[in-house]
Amino acid sequence: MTERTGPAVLDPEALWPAPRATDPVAATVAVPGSKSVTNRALLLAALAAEPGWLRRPLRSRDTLLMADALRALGVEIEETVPSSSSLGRSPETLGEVWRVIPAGLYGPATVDVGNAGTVMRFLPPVATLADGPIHFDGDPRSHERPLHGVLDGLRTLGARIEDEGRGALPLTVHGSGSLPGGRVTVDASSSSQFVSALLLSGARFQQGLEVRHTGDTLPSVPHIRMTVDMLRAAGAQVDAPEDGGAANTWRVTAGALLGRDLVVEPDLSNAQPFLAAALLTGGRVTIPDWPVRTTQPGDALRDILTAMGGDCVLDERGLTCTGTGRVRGVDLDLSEVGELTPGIAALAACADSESVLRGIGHLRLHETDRLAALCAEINGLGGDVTETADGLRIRPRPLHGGVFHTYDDHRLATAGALLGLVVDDVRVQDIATTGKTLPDFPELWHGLLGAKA
Ligand SMILES: O=C(O)C1=C[C@@H](OP(=O)(O)O)[C@@H](O)[C@H](O)C1
Ligand SMILES: C=C(OP(=O)(O)O)C(=O)O
Repeated sequence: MTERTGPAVLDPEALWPAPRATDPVAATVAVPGSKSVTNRALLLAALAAEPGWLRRPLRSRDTLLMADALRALGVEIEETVPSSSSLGRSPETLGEVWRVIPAGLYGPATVDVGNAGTVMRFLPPVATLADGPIHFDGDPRSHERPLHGVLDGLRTLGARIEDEGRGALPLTVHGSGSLPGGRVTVDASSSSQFVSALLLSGARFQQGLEVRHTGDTLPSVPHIRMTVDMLRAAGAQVDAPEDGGAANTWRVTAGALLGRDLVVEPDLSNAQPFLAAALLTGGRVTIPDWPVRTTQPGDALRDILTAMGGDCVLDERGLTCTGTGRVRGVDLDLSEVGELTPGIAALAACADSESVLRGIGHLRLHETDRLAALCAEINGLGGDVTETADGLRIRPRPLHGGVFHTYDDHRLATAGALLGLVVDDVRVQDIATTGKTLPDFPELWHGLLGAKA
């Protein structure tokens, strides 16, 4: 068994010369595990009545923050890589295994949420179940990201939370070891994570939970389905709107959760830049282990990349996307798959016609204001991108080199790398910010370009 450490901290001002593709790419890229699945699995395992296992979890800033936070509350998490000799296969094939041993949750403790939406939103409900005060803080951006739905919801359900009226971080949850639970309404139009956060801990509330979303729009619905799916797999009884329940209403019955032995799927949203590279360069990229059935929103890439002129085939090898080098402009509602926007915007900037991306106003409150950042950075390379009320209008223009700033946003960084494939002299500032969900990105990207058919 080998202990592993987290990613190194690098210079945020450093400029990374994005490699230019001289030939069509032709590669198979094994993408690490899903951030959203890993962090839900860690949390559910920590709340279970027995130990559980995560196989091939994502090791990245967001997931290490989640693991460290749960450890701070008393949960034991053992990180191991199986030895190749005992199993006759390479550790790379088998991946890492994390064993989660639940324990009584207690404070005082301090949780660093970084800029991870899944940590800042999913953990305050867990903290209400701890005995003692749990203080939450994170990166400066975490103070600006909306949290009110979770905090107001928890207060209605019986929690005591001190946030000096900010409705945001930093804050302290005064856990009393249990929460009454019951019914609550939440406006989750700024983040689906409000609903997921309450549901994930809901089975451990004394009366369970009923949460009803009251806002006009609800982004990232597949991520709520992922929450429901994973809760059910952990033995929870959940009623959801898509199963004939009331609109915008979810119910979790109080009860114990089972420990699971779960293999984490590859992160399909992190597969996006590699697949998009096939479209841009007229090449071919295969992502192995693409799940046949999944709640990950990234599965929509099959349709999106097809609409943009690619050919996508899902078979026993995984998902293979082939491009012609010509990208088609699109008019798309991305509300269900908002996290794919930066990569789609980069593709659209190189398309043969205008694109309109809709339903993504909530991206102004993501890692950075993604709509403003994409306009500034693509336009800085000679592009023509404008913000609309709920998205972006992208008119393709000949692009030139320059610095692509990333604003501590992993998906801005991968969007810059994509443009660098077809534009000379693009330098991506702080490529290390990809460590939020994909610390190996620079190596994988160079591997993509160096691979032989
Ligand atoms: O629940 C999740 O794992 C996520 C939900 C989405 O958040 P929003 O609903 O805030 O967009 C998504 O963008 C984020 O990357 C991950
Ligand atoms: C929006 C994202 O992350 P978070 O979980 O921090 O909200 C994202 O990964 O694109």
